[in-house]
Amino acid sequence: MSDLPPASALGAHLADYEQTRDWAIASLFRSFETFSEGTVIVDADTRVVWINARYADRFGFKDPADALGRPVEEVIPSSLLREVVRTGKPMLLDLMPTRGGSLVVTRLPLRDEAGLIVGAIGFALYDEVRSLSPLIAKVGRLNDELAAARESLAQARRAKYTFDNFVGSAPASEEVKRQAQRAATMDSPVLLLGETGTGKEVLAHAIHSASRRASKPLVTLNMAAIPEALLEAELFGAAAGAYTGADRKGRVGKFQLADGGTLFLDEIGDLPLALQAKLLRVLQDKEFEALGSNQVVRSDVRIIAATSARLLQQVETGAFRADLFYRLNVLSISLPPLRERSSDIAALCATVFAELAATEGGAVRRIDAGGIALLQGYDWPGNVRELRNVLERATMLSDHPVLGAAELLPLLRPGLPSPQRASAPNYADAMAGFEKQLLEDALAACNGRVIDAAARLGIGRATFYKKMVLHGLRVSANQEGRLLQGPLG
Ligand SMILES: Nc1ncnc2c1ncn2[C@@H]1O[C@H](COP(=O)(O)OP(=O)(O)OP(=O)(O)O)[C@@H](O)[C@H]1O
Repeated sequence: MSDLPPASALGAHLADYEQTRDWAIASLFRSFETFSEGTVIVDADTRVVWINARYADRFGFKDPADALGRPVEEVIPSSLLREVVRTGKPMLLDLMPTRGGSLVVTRLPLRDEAGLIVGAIGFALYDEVRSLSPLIAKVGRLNDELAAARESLAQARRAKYTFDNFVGSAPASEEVKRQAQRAATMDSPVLLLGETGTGKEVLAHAIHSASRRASKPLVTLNMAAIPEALLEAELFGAAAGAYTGADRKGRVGKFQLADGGTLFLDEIGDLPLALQAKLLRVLQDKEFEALGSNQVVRSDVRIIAATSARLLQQVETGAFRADLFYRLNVLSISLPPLRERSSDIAALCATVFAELAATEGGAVRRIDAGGIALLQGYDWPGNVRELRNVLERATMLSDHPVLGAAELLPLLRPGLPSPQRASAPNYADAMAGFEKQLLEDALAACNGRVIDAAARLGIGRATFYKKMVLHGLRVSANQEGRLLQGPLG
Protein backbone atom coordinates (compact mmCIF):
# COMPACT_ATOMS: atom_id res chain seq x y z
CA MET A 1 0.00 0.00 0.00
CA SER A 2 1.32 3.45 -0.89
CA ASP A 3 1.32 6.71 1.10
CA LEU A 4 -1.38 9.33 0.57
CA PRO A 5 -0.55 11.62 -2.36
CA PRO A 6 0.05 15.36 -1.84
CA ALA A 7 -3.09 17.40 -1.11
CA SER A 8 -3.11 18.91 -4.64
CA ALA A 9 -3.46 15.44 -6.13
CA LEU A 10 -5.92 14.21 -3.53
CA GLY A 11 -9.01 15.42 -5.39
CA ALA A 12 -8.17 13.27 -8.41
CA HIS A 13 -7.45 10.23 -6.26
CA LEU A 14 -10.64 10.65 -4.25
CA ALA A 15 -12.51 9.78 -7.40
CA ASP A 16 -10.97 6.33 -7.07
CA TYR A 17 -13.04 5.13 -4.14
CA GLU A 18 -11.32 1.75 -3.58
CA GLN A 19 -7.85 3.17 -3.67
CA THR A 20 -8.71 6.04 -1.33
CA ARG A 21 -10.07 3.55 1.18
CA ASP A 22 -6.91 1.49 0.96
CA TRP A 23 -4.78 4.59 1.60
CA ALA A 24 -6.94 5.55 4.52
CA ILE A 25 -6.67 2.07 6.02
CA ALA A 26 -2.93 2.00 5.58
CA SER A 27 -2.54 5.47 7.05
CA LEU A 28 -4.78 4.62 9.98
CA PHE A 29 -2.80 1.51 10.74
CA ARG A 30 0.47 3.40 10.64
CA SER A 31 -0.89 6.10 12.93
CA PHE A 32 -2.07 3.55 15.48
CA GLU A 33 1.13 1.60 15.18
CA THR A 34 3.24 4.73 15.63
CA PHE A 35 1.34 6.54 18.35
CA SER A 36 -0.18 3.71 20.36
CA GLU A 37 1.56 1.87 23.15
CA GLY A 38 1.62 -1.30 21.04
CA THR A 39 0.02 -3.38 18.31
CA VAL A 40 -0.41 -7.14 17.96
CA ILE A 41 -2.02 -9.30 15.26
CA VAL A 42 -3.10 -12.93 15.75
CA ASP A 43 -4.29 -15.55 13.26
CA ALA A 44 -7.47 -17.65 13.36
CA ASP A 45 -5.79 -19.93 15.98
CA THR A 46 -4.96 -16.87 18.06
CA ARG A 47 -1.24 -17.29 17.56
CA VAL A 48 0.82 -14.12 17.32
CA VAL A 49 1.67 -13.39 13.71
CA TRP A 50 2.88 -9.82 14.19
CA ILE A 51 3.79 -7.61 17.16
CA ASN A 52 5.65 -4.33 17.17
CA ALA A 53 8.94 -4.08 18.97
CA ARG A 54 7.71 -1.68 21.68
CA TYR A 55 4.82 -3.95 22.65
CA ALA A 56 6.92 -7.11 22.59
CA ASP A 57 9.46 -5.41 24.83
CA ARG A 58 6.75 -4.46 27.32
CA PHE A 59 5.98 -8.16 27.77
CA GLY A 60 9.61 -9.20 28.08
CA PHE A 61 10.49 -10.12 24.46
CA LYS A 62 13.60 -8.23 23.48
CA ASP A 63 13.21 -9.51 19.92
CA PRO A 64 9.61 -9.41 18.56
CA ALA A 65 10.40 -12.47 16.43
CA ASP A 66 10.58 -14.54 19.65
CA ALA A 67 6.88 -13.86 20.26
CA LEU A 68 5.74 -15.03 16.84
CA GLY A 69 3.84 -18.31 16.56
CA ARG A 70 3.02 -18.39 20.30
CA PRO A 71 -0.58 -18.47 21.62
CA VAL A 72 -1.35 -14.83 22.38
CA GLU A 73 -1.84 -15.44 26.14
CA GLU A 74 1.78 -16.68 26.35
CA VAL A 75 2.88 -13.25 25.21
CA ILE A 76 0.13 -11.02 26.66
CA PRO A 77 -1.33 -12.95 29.64
CA SER A 78 -4.59 -11.00 29.97
CA SER A 79 -5.32 -10.66 26.25
CA LEU A 80 -8.91 -11.17 25.14
CA LEU A 81 -8.13 -11.50 21.42
CA ARG A 82 -9.19 -15.19 21.59
CA GLU A 83 -12.71 -14.04 22.48
CA VAL A 84 -12.75 -11.57 19.61
CA VAL A 85 -11.71 -14.31 17.17
CA ARG A 86 -14.36 -16.67 18.62
CA THR A 87 -17.27 -14.20 18.62
CA GLY A 88 -16.27 -11.92 15.76
CA LYS A 89 -17.30 -8.98 17.92
CA PRO A 90 -14.98 -6.01 18.35
CA MET A 91 -14.08 -4.62 21.78
CA LEU A 92 -13.78 -0.94 20.97
CA LEU A 93 -12.58 0.21 24.37
CA ASP A 94 -11.42 -1.89 27.29
CA LEU A 95 -9.02 -1.71 30.21
CA MET A 96 -6.45 -4.50 30.17
CA PRO A 97 -4.50 -5.13 33.37
CA THR A 98 -0.78 -5.76 32.94
CA ARG A 99 2.01 -6.02 35.45
CA GLY A 100 3.11 -2.45 34.72
CA GLY A 101 -0.43 -1.03 35.16
CA SER A 102 -3.60 -1.01 33.07
CA LEU A 103 -3.69 -0.30 29.34
CA VAL A 104 -6.59 1.14 27.40
CA VAL A 105 -7.02 -1.26 24.44
CA THR A 106 -9.08 -1.71 21.28
CA ARG A 107 -9.56 -5.20 19.78
CA LEU A 108 -10.96 -5.78 16.30
CA PRO A 109 -11.63 -9.01 14.37
CA LEU A 110 -9.88 -9.40 10.97
CA ARG A 111 -11.98 -10.85 8.14
CA ASP A 112 -11.09 -12.02 4.65
CA GLU A 113 -12.89 -10.85 1.52
CA ALA A 114 -15.61 -13.46 2.08
CA GLY A 115 -16.17 -12.12 5.60
CA LEU A 116 -14.67 -15.12 7.40
CA ILE A 117 -12.64 -14.43 10.52
CA VAL A 118 -8.97 -14.89 9.85
CA GLY A 119 -7.61 -13.39 13.05
CA ALA A 120 -7.73 -10.25 15.20
CA ILE A 121 -5.76 -7.12 15.82
CA GLY A 122 -5.22 -5.40 19.16
CA PHE A 123 -4.02 -1.86 19.84
CA ALA A 124 -2.94 -0.67 23.25
CA LEU A 125 -4.13 2.91 22.80
CA TYR A 126 -2.47 4.37 25.83
CA ASP A 127 -1.09 3.76 29.18
CA GLU A 128 -4.04 4.36 31.48
CA VAL A 129 -1.91 5.15 34.49
CA ARG A 130 -0.05 7.86 32.68
CA SER A 131 -2.82 9.40 30.58
CA LEU A 132 -5.96 8.78 32.53
CA SER A 133 -4.78 9.04 36.10
CA PRO A 134 -5.91 12.68 36.58
CA LEU A 135 -9.35 11.73 35.24
CA ILE A 136 -9.55 8.56 37.29
CA ALA A 137 -8.45 10.42 40.41
CA LYS A 138 -11.17 12.99 39.76
CA VAL A 139 -13.83 10.31 39.28
CA GLY A 140 -12.63 8.66 42.50
CA ARG A 141 -12.88 11.94 44.36
CA LEU A 142 -16.35 12.64 42.98
CA ASN A 143 -17.42 9.13 43.98
CA ASP A 144 -16.19 9.73 47.52
CA GLU A 145 -18.00 13.05 47.66
CA LEU A 146 -21.19 11.46 46.36
CA ALA A 147 -20.99 8.72 48.99
CA ALA A 148 -20.45 11.34 51.72
CA ALA A 149 -23.36 13.46 50.45
CA ARG A 150 -25.62 10.39 50.33
CA GLU A 151 -24.61 9.46 53.84
CA SER A 152 -25.33 12.93 55.20
CA LEU A 153 -28.68 13.00 53.39
CA ALA A 154 -29.57 9.62 54.86
CA GLN A 155 -28.45 10.96 58.23
CA ALA A 156 -30.71 13.99 57.80
CA ARG A 157 -33.59 11.65 57.09
CA ARG A 158 -33.10 9.66 60.25
CA ALA A 159 -34.87 10.47 63.50
CA LYS A 160 -32.78 12.69 65.79
CA TYR A 161 -34.82 12.02 68.94
CA THR A 162 -36.37 9.14 70.81
CA PHE A 163 -38.77 9.19 73.77
CA ASP A 164 -35.72 9.44 76.05
CA ASN A 165 -35.12 12.91 74.63
CA PHE A 166 -38.59 14.09 75.59
CA VAL A 167 -37.80 15.32 79.10
CA GLY A 168 -40.55 15.74 81.64
CA SER A 169 -42.31 13.82 84.37
CA ALA A 170 -45.09 16.28 85.21
CA PRO A 171 -48.45 14.50 84.93
CA ALA A 172 -49.21 16.42 81.71
CA SER A 173 -45.87 15.39 80.18
CA GLU A 174 -46.33 11.75 81.19
CA GLU A 175 -49.75 11.75 79.56
CA VAL A 176 -48.33 13.17 76.33
CA LYS A 177 -45.64 10.49 76.27
CA ARG A 178 -48.20 7.76 76.95
CA GLN A 179 -50.38 8.92 74.04
CA ALA A 180 -47.40 9.28 71.73
CA GLN A 181 -46.09 5.81 72.61
CA ARG A 182 -49.51 4.41 71.75
CA ALA A 183 -49.49 6.33 68.47
CA ALA A 184 -46.12 4.77 67.65
CA THR A 185 -47.70 1.31 67.61
CA MET A 186 -50.29 2.41 65.04
CA ASP A 187 -50.07 3.58 61.47
CA SER A 188 -52.78 6.22 61.22
CA PRO A 189 -52.03 9.94 60.90
CA VAL A 190 -51.07 11.84 64.05
CA LEU A 191 -51.83 15.49 64.72
CA LEU A 192 -49.59 17.26 67.23
CA LEU A 193 -51.05 20.45 68.69
CA GLY A 194 -49.22 22.90 70.89
CA GLU A 195 -47.69 26.32 71.19
CA THR A 196 -44.38 27.04 69.54
CA GLY A 197 -41.41 25.36 71.24
CA THR A 198 -43.42 22.79 73.19
CA GLY A 199 -41.61 19.83 71.62
CA LYS A 200 -43.86 18.81 68.71
CA GLU A 201 -40.89 18.06 66.50
CA VAL A 202 -39.14 16.11 69.27
CA LEU A 203 -42.29 14.05 69.70
CA ALA A 204 -42.70 13.45 65.94
CA HIS A 205 -39.15 12.06 65.81
CA ALA A 206 -39.77 9.93 68.89
CA ILE A 207 -42.97 8.47 67.43
CA HIS A 208 -41.18 7.61 64.18
CA SER A 209 -38.23 6.01 65.93
CA ALA A 210 -40.49 3.83 68.06
CA SER A 211 -42.68 2.83 65.09
CA ARG A 212 -42.33 -0.10 62.70
CA ARG A 213 -41.08 2.45 60.16
CA ALA A 214 -38.01 3.36 62.25
CA SER A 215 -35.49 1.94 59.78
CA LYS A 216 -37.04 3.95 56.93
CA PRO A 217 -36.67 7.70 56.32
CA LEU A 218 -38.22 10.44 58.40
CA VAL A 219 -38.70 13.40 56.08
CA THR A 220 -39.71 16.83 57.39
CA LEU A 221 -41.36 19.68 55.56
CA ASN A 222 -42.33 22.96 57.18
CA MET A 223 -45.30 24.43 55.33
CA ALA A 224 -44.59 27.89 56.68
CA ALA A 225 -40.99 27.89 55.47
CA ILE A 226 -41.61 27.15 51.78
CA PRO A 227 -43.02 29.74 49.34
CA GLU A 228 -46.50 28.71 48.24
CA ALA A 229 -45.47 28.45 44.57
CA LEU A 230 -42.87 25.78 45.39
CA LEU A 231 -44.83 23.79 47.91
CA GLU A 232 -46.55 21.43 45.47
CA ALA A 233 -43.24 20.40 43.87
CA GLU A 234 -41.65 20.01 47.31
CA LEU A 235 -44.43 17.70 48.44
CA PHE A 236 -45.21 15.73 45.31
CA GLY A 237 -42.22 16.29 43.03
CA ALA A 238 -42.12 17.80 39.56
CA ALA A 239 -41.73 16.16 36.15
CA ALA A 240 -38.79 17.22 33.98
CA GLY A 241 -39.77 20.37 32.13
CA ALA A 242 -42.53 21.27 34.57
CA TYR A 243 -40.32 24.14 35.59
CA THR A 244 -37.93 26.47 33.93
CA GLY A 245 -34.53 27.22 35.38
CA ALA A 246 -32.86 25.25 38.10
CA ASP A 247 -35.58 22.64 38.39
CA ARG A 248 -35.91 21.87 34.73
CA LYS A 249 -34.56 18.33 35.31
CA GLY A 250 -37.49 17.57 37.58
CA ARG A 251 -37.38 16.80 41.27
CA VAL A 252 -38.37 14.06 43.63
CA GLY A 253 -41.00 15.13 46.15
CA LYS A 254 -40.97 14.52 49.89
CA PHE A 255 -43.76 11.97 49.59
CA GLN A 256 -41.53 9.81 47.44
CA LEU A 257 -38.43 10.39 49.59
CA ALA A 258 -40.37 9.27 52.64
CA ASP A 259 -41.68 6.10 50.98
CA GLY A 260 -41.92 3.37 53.60
CA GLY A 261 -41.26 5.89 56.36
CA THR A 262 -42.82 8.94 57.96
CA LEU A 263 -43.51 12.41 56.59
CA PHE A 264 -43.59 15.13 59.24
CA LEU A 265 -45.63 18.09 58.02
CA ASP A 266 -44.88 20.97 60.33
CA GLU A 267 -47.18 24.03 60.50
CA ILE A 268 -49.86 22.15 58.56
CA GLY A 269 -52.21 25.10 59.11
CA ASP A 270 -50.18 27.03 56.51
CA LEU A 271 -50.93 24.53 53.72
CA PRO A 272 -52.82 26.36 50.93
CA LEU A 273 -56.36 25.17 50.24
CA ALA A 274 -55.57 23.77 46.76
CA LEU A 275 -52.86 21.56 48.20
CA GLN A 276 -55.07 20.52 51.09
CA ALA A 277 -57.30 18.80 48.50
CA LYS A 278 -54.31 17.03 46.96
CA LEU A 279 -53.00 15.96 50.37
CA LEU A 280 -56.40 14.56 51.27
CA ARG A 281 -56.39 12.48 48.08
CA VAL A 282 -52.93 11.07 48.89
CA LEU A 283 -54.04 10.18 52.40
CA GLN A 284 -57.05 8.33 51.01
CA ASP A 285 -55.60 6.66 47.91
CA LYS A 286 -51.87 6.55 48.77
CA GLU A 287 -51.10 7.74 45.26
CA PHE A 288 -50.51 11.04 43.52
CA GLU A 289 -49.12 12.68 40.41
CA ALA A 290 -46.02 14.86 40.34
CA LEU A 291 -46.41 18.44 39.16
CA GLY A 292 -46.63 18.44 35.33
CA SER A 293 -46.92 14.65 35.06
CA ASN A 294 -49.77 12.22 34.35
CA GLN A 295 -47.92 9.31 35.83
CA VAL A 296 -49.39 7.97 39.05
CA VAL A 297 -46.83 7.44 41.84
CA ARG A 298 -47.61 5.18 44.78
CA SER A 299 -46.11 5.94 48.14
CA ASP A 300 -46.57 4.29 51.50
CA VAL A 301 -46.09 7.12 53.98
CA ARG A 302 -47.28 7.74 57.50
CA ILE A 303 -48.17 11.36 58.16
CA ILE A 304 -47.44 13.20 61.38
CA ALA A 305 -48.74 16.76 61.15
CA ALA A 306 -48.15 19.54 63.65
CA THR A 307 -49.46 23.02 64.20
CA SER A 308 -49.18 25.81 66.71
CA ALA A 309 -52.24 27.51 65.18
CA ARG A 310 -55.84 26.96 66.23
CA LEU A 311 -56.69 24.50 63.49
CA LEU A 312 -60.29 24.03 64.50
CA GLN A 313 -60.82 27.77 64.27
CA GLN A 314 -59.30 27.70 60.78
CA VAL A 315 -61.80 24.97 59.89
CA GLU A 316 -64.63 27.17 61.12
CA THR A 317 -63.46 30.14 59.04
CA GLY A 318 -62.99 27.93 55.97
CA ALA A 319 -59.20 28.38 55.86
CA PHE A 320 -58.65 24.67 56.52
CA ARG A 321 -60.70 21.87 54.95
CA ALA A 322 -62.86 20.06 57.47
CA ASP A 323 -62.45 16.69 55.70
CA LEU A 324 -58.65 16.96 55.85
CA PHE A 325 -58.79 18.06 59.48
CA TYR A 326 -60.80 14.96 60.44
CA ARG A 327 -58.50 12.70 58.38
CA LEU A 328 -55.42 14.10 60.17
CA ASN A 329 -57.06 14.28 63.55
CA VAL A 330 -57.41 10.51 64.00
CA LEU A 331 -54.84 10.57 66.79
CA SER A 332 -54.33 14.04 68.15
CA ILE A 333 -51.94 14.88 70.95
CA SER A 334 -51.95 18.26 72.70
CA LEU A 335 -48.60 19.32 74.12
CA PRO A 336 -48.98 21.46 77.23
CA PRO A 337 -47.19 24.82 77.40
CA LEU A 338 -44.21 24.94 79.71
CA ARG A 339 -45.99 27.23 82.20
CA GLU A 340 -48.45 24.37 82.82
CA ARG A 341 -45.71 21.89 83.66
CA SER A 342 -43.29 24.04 85.59
CA SER A 343 -42.24 21.03 87.68
CA ASP A 344 -40.34 19.86 84.54
CA ILE A 345 -38.15 22.95 84.52
CA ALA A 346 -35.41 21.58 86.79
CA ALA A 347 -35.05 18.40 84.70
CA LEU A 348 -35.09 20.40 81.45
CA CYS A 349 -32.35 22.70 82.79
CA ALA A 350 -30.21 19.72 83.78
CA THR A 351 -30.62 18.22 80.30
CA VAL A 352 -29.78 21.46 78.51
CA PHE A 353 -26.70 22.05 80.70
CA ALA A 354 -25.48 18.49 80.10
CA GLU A 355 -25.88 18.99 76.35
CA LEU A 356 -24.12 22.35 76.44
CA ALA A 357 -21.18 20.91 78.36
CA ALA A 358 -20.95 18.05 75.86
CA THR A 359 -20.90 20.37 72.84
CA GLU A 360 -19.12 23.45 74.21
CA GLY A 361 -16.87 21.75 76.77
CA GLY A 362 -16.44 22.95 80.35
CA ALA A 363 -18.20 21.99 83.55
CA VAL A 364 -21.90 21.09 83.69
CA ARG A 365 -23.66 24.15 85.14
CA ARG A 366 -26.42 24.05 87.72
CA ILE A 367 -29.13 26.43 88.89
CA ASP A 368 -29.76 27.16 92.55
CA ALA A 369 -33.18 26.96 94.20
CA GLY A 370 -33.81 30.69 93.76
CA GLY A 371 -33.06 30.45 90.05
CA ILE A 372 -35.40 27.49 89.62
CA ALA A 373 -38.15 29.35 91.49
CA LEU A 374 -37.66 32.34 89.19
CA LEU A 375 -37.87 30.16 86.06
CA GLN A 376 -40.93 28.38 87.42
CA GLY A 377 -42.70 31.69 87.90
CA TYR A 378 -42.06 32.91 84.38
CA ASP A 379 -44.68 32.54 81.62
CA TRP A 380 -42.44 31.07 78.87
CA PRO A 381 -44.24 32.30 75.74
CA GLY A 382 -41.55 30.53 73.69
CA ASN A 383 -41.77 27.40 75.87
CA VAL A 384 -38.84 24.94 75.95
CA ARG A 385 -37.13 26.64 73.02
CA GLU A 386 -37.07 29.90 74.97
CA LEU A 387 -35.87 28.15 78.11
CA ARG A 388 -33.03 26.63 76.13
CA ASN A 389 -32.09 30.05 74.72
CA VAL A 390 -32.13 31.67 78.15
CA LEU A 391 -29.89 28.94 79.57
CA GLU A 392 -27.48 29.18 76.66
CA ARG A 393 -27.21 32.94 77.04
CA ALA A 394 -26.77 32.64 80.81
CA THR A 395 -23.82 30.25 80.37
CA MET A 396 -22.26 32.60 77.86
CA LEU A 397 -22.63 35.64 80.09
CA SER A 398 -21.53 34.10 83.38
CA ASP A 399 -18.65 31.93 84.53
CA HIS A 400 -20.39 30.81 87.72
CA PRO A 401 -20.80 27.04 87.90
CA VAL A 402 -24.07 27.59 89.77
CA LEU A 403 -26.42 30.14 88.24
CA GLY A 404 -28.98 31.99 90.29
CA ALA A 405 -31.86 34.41 89.88
CA ALA A 406 -29.39 37.30 89.57
CA GLU A 407 -27.98 35.91 86.34
CA LEU A 408 -31.27 34.68 84.95
CA LEU A 409 -33.72 37.50 85.64
CA PRO A 410 -32.20 40.01 83.15
CA LEU A 411 -32.60 37.41 80.42
CA LEU A 412 -36.36 36.98 80.81
CA ARG A 413 -38.54 39.26 78.74
CA PRO A 414 -41.15 41.29 80.59
CA GLY A 415 -44.62 40.02 79.76
CA LEU A 416 -46.44 43.34 79.92
CA PRO A 417 -45.58 46.73 78.51
CA SER A 418 -44.16 48.89 81.22
CA PRO A 419 -46.87 51.06 82.82
CA GLN A 420 -44.67 54.13 82.37
CA ARG A 421 -44.77 53.64 78.62
CA ALA A 422 -48.58 53.82 78.39
CA SER A 423 -49.76 57.03 76.78
CA ALA A 424 -52.66 57.76 79.17
CA PRO A 425 -53.10 56.31 82.64
CA ASN A 426 -56.02 53.93 83.01
CA TYR A 427 -57.19 51.50 85.67
CA ALA A 428 -54.90 48.63 84.59
CA ASP A 429 -51.87 50.89 84.41
CA ALA A 430 -52.61 52.39 87.80
CA MET A 431 -52.95 48.89 89.29
CA ALA A 432 -49.71 47.79 87.65
CA GLY A 433 -47.94 50.87 88.99
CA PHE A 434 -49.29 50.16 92.42
CA GLU A 435 -48.15 46.52 92.29
CA LYS A 436 -44.70 47.49 91.11
CA GLN A 437 -44.37 49.98 93.93
CA LEU A 438 -45.52 47.34 96.39
CA LEU A 439 -42.83 44.92 95.22
CA GLU A 440 -40.16 47.58 95.34
CA ASP A 441 -41.13 48.58 98.85
CA ALA A 442 -41.16 44.98 100.04
CA LEU A 443 -37.75 44.39 98.51
CA ALA A 444 -36.35 47.52 100.05
CA ALA A 445 -37.72 46.54 103.44
CA CYS A 446 -36.16 43.08 103.16
CA ASN A 447 -32.80 44.30 101.95
CA GLY A 448 -33.36 42.85 98.48
CA ARG A 449 -34.06 39.25 99.64
CA VAL A 450 -36.82 37.85 97.44
CA ILE A 451 -37.81 35.07 99.88
CA ASP A 452 -38.39 37.55 102.66
CA ALA A 453 -40.11 40.11 100.42
CA ALA A 454 -42.49 37.43 99.11
CA ALA A 455 -43.24 36.24 102.66
CA ARG A 456 -43.84 39.81 103.75
CA LEU A 457 -46.51 40.23 101.05
CA GLY A 458 -47.93 36.76 101.72
CA ILE A 459 -47.29 35.41 98.23
CA GLY A 460 -45.12 32.55 96.95
CA ARG A 461 -41.57 33.14 95.83
CA ALA A 462 -42.37 31.95 92.28
CA THR A 463 -45.28 34.38 92.05
CA PHE A 464 -43.06 37.17 93.34
CA TYR A 465 -40.46 36.43 90.65
CA LYS A 466 -43.18 36.29 88.00
CA LYS A 467 -44.36 39.74 88.98
CA MET A 468 -40.79 41.03 89.02
CA VAL A 469 -40.38 39.91 85.42
CA LEU A 470 -43.68 41.58 84.51
CA HIS A 471 -42.59 44.86 86.04
CA GLY A 472 -39.06 44.80 84.75
CA LEU A 473 -37.45 44.59 88.19
CA ARG A 474 -34.11 42.91 88.18
CA VAL A 475 -31.66 41.18 90.47
CA SER A 476 -28.16 42.46 90.95
CA ALA A 477 -25.69 40.01 89.46
CA ASN A 478 -23.09 40.67 92.16
CA GLN A 479 -25.28 40.31 95.22
CA GLU A 480 -26.45 36.79 95.76
CA GLY A 481 -30.05 36.80 96.84
CA ARG A 482 -30.21 40.58 96.86
CA LEU A 483 -31.95 42.75 94.37
CA LEU A 484 -31.35 45.97 92.60
CA GLN A 485 -34.59 47.55 91.62
CA GLY A 486 -35.08 49.31 88.33
CA PRO A 487 -36.38 48.78 84.83
CA LEU A 488 -34.81 46.10 82.67
CA GLY A 489 -32.14 47.60 80.56
N1 LIG B 1 -39.95 17.73 76.32
C1 LIG B 1 -38.77 18.18 75.86
N2 LIG B 1 -37.64 17.66 76.31
C2 LIG B 1 -36.45 18.13 75.87
N3 LIG B 1 -36.30 19.11 74.98
C3 LIG B 1 -37.41 19.65 74.48
C4 LIG B 1 -38.70 19.22 74.89
N4 LIG B 1 -39.61 19.95 74.23
C5 LIG B 1 -38.92 20.79 73.46
N5 LIG B 1 -37.60 20.63 73.59
C6 LIG B 1 -36.54 21.40 72.94
O1 LIG B 1 -37.08 22.68 72.62
C7 LIG B 1 -36.76 23.09 71.32
C8 LIG B 1 -38.02 23.27 70.50
O2 LIG B 1 -38.66 22.00 70.36
P1 LIG B 1 -39.49 21.60 69.05
O3 LIG B 1 -38.80 22.14 67.82
O4 LIG B 1 -39.76 20.16 69.10
O5 LIG B 1 -40.81 22.45 69.29
P2 LIG B 1 -42.05 22.64 68.34
O6 LIG B 1 -43.25 22.49 69.19
O7 LIG B 1 -41.93 21.73 67.15
O8 LIG B 1 -41.87 24.15 67.92
P3 LIG B 1 -42.45 24.91 66.60
O9 LIG B 1 -43.95 24.86 66.68
O10 LIG B 1 -41.93 26.31 66.79
O11 LIG B 1 -41.88 24.22 65.42
C9 LIG B 1 -35.82 22.03 70.77
O12 LIG B 1 -34.50 22.45 71.02
C10 LIG B 1 -36.14 20.81 71.58
O13 LIG B 1 -35.02 19.98 71.68
